[in-house]
Amino acid sequence: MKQHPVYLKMKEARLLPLYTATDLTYLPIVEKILVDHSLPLIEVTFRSDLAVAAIKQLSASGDLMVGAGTVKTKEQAVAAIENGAQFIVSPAIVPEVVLYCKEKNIPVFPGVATPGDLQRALELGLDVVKFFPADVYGGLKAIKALSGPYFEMSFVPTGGINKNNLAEYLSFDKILAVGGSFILSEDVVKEDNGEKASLILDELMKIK
Ligand SMILES: O=C(O)C(=O)C[C@H](O)[C@H](O)COP(=O)(O)O
Repeated sequence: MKQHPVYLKMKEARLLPLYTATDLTYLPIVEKILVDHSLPLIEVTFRSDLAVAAIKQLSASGDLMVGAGTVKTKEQAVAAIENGAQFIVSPAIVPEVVLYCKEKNIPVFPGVATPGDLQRALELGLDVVKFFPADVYGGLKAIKALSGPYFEMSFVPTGGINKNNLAEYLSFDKILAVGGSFILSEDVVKEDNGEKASLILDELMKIK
């Protein structure tokens, strides 16, 4: 996995915007903001009925690397990949999702929080996992402790990451990128057609 283009792009970007679409009309603004900030990747969550349509729309130009998040079933993974998703993120280890993605050579980042989870991830042949919910499960301190025995793993923490703690997370070399809704959200884009969202990203790009 660590040579896969998705991994390399995440390593370069260091920020993984997590986006839930309830209105597709904002997607061109979202795409423009990301491209303008040289942050050409996004995780679209299955937290709304528009996830597949949003993945398809955001993938169309080829300018963004689009992934699917909150993937809890193989059916969701199949629909996401068929519509352009290049990586899959789950809140937990869902074996049928992991096995399907591996078969398709699509990077998959299941959520882990404990040594037991990491052991299962290792046995499934994974070397990059999401750490979720990062703040509740001990934050950077927990990731450092888990990295002792699970030294082969890289982590993408999400859940409670924000502009004040992201630099601390990113300072640890086992952290590939941090993810979260704080990077770009529909609620903020809606406020003024993306101006505020763009300013938030200006600031985050300086911190990371
Ligand atoms: O939906 C998923 O698949 C998840 O894994 C959960 C998200 O990563 C976190 O809920 C993001 O948390 P916030 O950035 O604090 O909003």
